[in-house]
Amino acid sequence: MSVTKGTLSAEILKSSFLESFKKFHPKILFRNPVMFVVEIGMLITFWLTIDPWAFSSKVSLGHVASARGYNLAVTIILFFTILFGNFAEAIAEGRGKAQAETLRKTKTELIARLQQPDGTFAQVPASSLKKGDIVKVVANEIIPADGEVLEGIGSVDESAITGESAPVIRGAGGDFSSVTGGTKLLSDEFLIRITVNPGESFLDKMIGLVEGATRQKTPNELALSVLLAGLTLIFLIVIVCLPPVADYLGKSLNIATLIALLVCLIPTTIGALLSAIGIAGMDRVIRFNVIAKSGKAVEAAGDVNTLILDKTGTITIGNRLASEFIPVGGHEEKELAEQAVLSSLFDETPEGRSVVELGQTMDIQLRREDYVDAENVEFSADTRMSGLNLKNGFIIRKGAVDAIKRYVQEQGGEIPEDLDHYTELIAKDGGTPLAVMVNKEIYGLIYLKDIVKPGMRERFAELRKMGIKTVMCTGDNPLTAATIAKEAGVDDFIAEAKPEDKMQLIQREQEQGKLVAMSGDGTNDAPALAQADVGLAMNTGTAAAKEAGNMVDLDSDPTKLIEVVSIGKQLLITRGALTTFSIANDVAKYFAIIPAMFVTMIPSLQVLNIMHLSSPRSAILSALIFNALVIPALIPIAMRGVKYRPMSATQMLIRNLLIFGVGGVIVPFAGIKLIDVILTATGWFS
Ligand SMILES: Nc1ncnc2c1ncn2[C@@H]1O[C@H](COP(=O)(O)OP(=O)(O)OP(=O)(O)O)[C@@H](O)[C@H]1O
Ligand SMILES: [K+]
Ligand SMILES: [Mg+2]
Repeated sequence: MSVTKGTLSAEILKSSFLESFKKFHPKILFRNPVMFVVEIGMLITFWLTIDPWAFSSKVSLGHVASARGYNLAVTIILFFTILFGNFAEAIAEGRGKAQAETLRKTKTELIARLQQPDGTFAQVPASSLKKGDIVKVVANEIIPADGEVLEGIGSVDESAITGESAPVIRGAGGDFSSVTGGTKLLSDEFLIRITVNPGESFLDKMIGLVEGATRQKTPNELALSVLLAGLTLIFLIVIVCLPPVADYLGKSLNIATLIALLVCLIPTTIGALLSAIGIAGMDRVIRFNVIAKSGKAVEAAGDVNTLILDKTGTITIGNRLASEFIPVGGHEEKELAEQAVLSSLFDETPEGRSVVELGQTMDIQLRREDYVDAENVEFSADTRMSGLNLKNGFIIRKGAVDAIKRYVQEQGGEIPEDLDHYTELIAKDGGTPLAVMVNKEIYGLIYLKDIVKPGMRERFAELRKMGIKTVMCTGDNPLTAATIAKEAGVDDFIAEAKPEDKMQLIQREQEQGKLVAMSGDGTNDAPALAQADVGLAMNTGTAAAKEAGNMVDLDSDPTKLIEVVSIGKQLLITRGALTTFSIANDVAKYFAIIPAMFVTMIPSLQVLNIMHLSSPRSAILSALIFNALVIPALIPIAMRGVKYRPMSATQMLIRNLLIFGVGGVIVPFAGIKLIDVILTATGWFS
C-alpha cells in the first residue's frame, strides 16, 4: 500500500477513457478556454451538418450532400481533438486517484484511549480526537491520529504511508518524536499528544494532494493560461473579421472551414496538455516519496538558485561517533574519559551515546552516588553544549570548543595552551572536536568522527552545472566545516551557525532576488523551512518542521532536494518545450490552410502552397486531423517529462528551441502531407 508504486494499469486507462467523456461538460471545459472554443466550434459544425443553410442561403441544392459530408468530417475531427485533450488530463489524474483510493483504505475507524482530567483513560472513537488531546497507544495498535510522543520510545511500522517496510524508531524528545495516524506501533508504549484536528491529518492532506482535489493552477501555469487565452482571442477576432472582407470581395467563406482554420491556429496542443503536464510533475514528486503541499513548491524547486544544506546527516553520513579522547592541560586520558562519560550519561543524542560506548571500552568506573541525583542539561543547538549539574555543585559540560571556551572564560577560568593545537588537528581531519569541562577547567577533547557520504562531490558538481549554488550551514567549527566543505565540493559554507543564522542566510539570498531551497527536520529548523521558497521537511522530523515546510520527504533523506530540484526543472522545461512545439506547429499549418482558403480569391497566394496538397478541402482536413493527432502523440512526453540534463539555462533554451521549435515547424509539413496523400488515395476528399 504505497504511494510510490503507481503504474498505468488497464484499470486506470479504462477509467480515464470514461472520464474523458465527462470532461466534455461545458462547465468543466470552460476552465480551459482554448478547448472551450474548440467545443463551441464543434457544436456549430454539428449544427451545419444537420442544417447546411443555418447561416447562409448560398449553399446550392446540388451541393447539400457534399457540404453535409464535409461539415460532419470537421465535426468528428473536432470531437476527437477535445477527446484527446480530455484523455491527457484524465490519464494524468488517474494515477493519483488510484493512490488516493489505496490510502483511503488505511483510514479505518479506530478506538483510542484518551487521557481524562483525572489521569485515567477512556475509550473514544479516533475520529473525535482533537489537537491537544493525550492518548495512550500500546504495541501492535494503530496510532489513532497525528501527534508527538510525550513518553516512551518504540519502533513504528510506517509502511501504510511511506511504502517502506523497515520499522523506524520514534520516541519522546528530540527530532524523532512525530508520529502519523494510520501507522502501527510495533513495540513498547507511547503517550502521544495529538497535534491535529479531525479532517486535517497528514493522511487526509495526502489523499487530497494525490487526488488533486485541492489542485490549483501554479503562478507559472496561470501566466501561460492567460497567454494562451489571449492568443485564442486574437485569432478569434481575426477569423470573425474574415467573412465581411470576403463579402466585400464578392466571395463567401465556408463556415466549417473558418472554424477549422481557427482551431488550427489557436494553441490547442499546449492547451490540451497544459494541466496534464502540471499533474504529471506533481505525480513524479509523489512517486519519489515526497509530498509537495502545492504545485507552486514544485515549480519553485525548478527555479532554485541556492541550496542550503546542513552538514551532519546531509552531507556527512551523520552518525558522528566518538573515536578518541585527547587530554589537554596536563590531564590524564582516563580522567578525561571519566568526565566525558559522566557528561554524556543522560545525553540521548547519537553523539552522547557514542561517548558512553567509547568509555565502556576503556573500563571506566563511575560512582553511582556522583550522578544519581544530578540535573541533566540537554544538548541544544543554541548553546551547543550538554552535560550535568552534580549534587555536590560540580558543573560538567561538553560541547563545541568555542562555546566551552567562552563559558570557561566567562567564569574566569584558564584555557590550556595545547587545546587549540589538538582542536586544529581534529578539525583539519574533518572531525568534530568536543571540549570537556569540569568547573571552568578544560580536561580535553572528544574526537567525533564523521565521513562525507559517497558520491556527494559528483552531486554538487551536477548542481553547479544546473547553475545552483550550494551552501553548507553547520553548527560545527570553521576548520571542520572548511575541511568537509572542501571534501564534499560545496560552493560555500557557514560555520558555528545557530538556528537563526540559517534563516538570516536564506533572507539575505532572497533579498538578492534568489530562490532558496533547504531541508531540515528540527523544531529549530522550522523558521528557516518556512522562510525558504522550497522547504523540504523530513517525515521523521518534528510536527513544527513538517508544518513549516512546503514539502515532506517520506523517506527522510535530506539529499533528496537534489532530485526535487531536477523534477521541478523538468516540469518547467517540459511545459516550455511543448509550448514551443505547439506554437511552431501552428505556424506550419498556415501554409496548408491559408492558400487552400483564399486561392480562389487571390490567385497569387498560390506561392504559399509549398506543400502541394491535392485539394483545398483535403488540405484543410489534413491540417485539422494532424492538429488532433499531435495531442495523443505528445501525451507520453507530457507524462514522462522532457529529460533534464544539467546545463545552464541559456544552453537549455538553445537546445530546446532547436529540437522543439525547428522540429515543431518541420514535423507538421511531413505529417500534413502524409495525411493528404492517404486521404487522396482513399478518395474521400479529392
Ligand atoms: N550531544 C552533544 N553534546 C554537546 N555538544 C554537541 C552535541 N552534539 C553536537 N554538539 C556540538 O554542537 C555543535 C552544533 O550542533 P548542531 O547539531 O546544531 O550542528 P551540527 O550537527 O554541527 O551541524 P549541522 O547543522 O550540519 O547538523 C556541533 O558542531 C558540536 O560541536
Ligand atoms: K492548433
Ligand atoms: Mg545537527
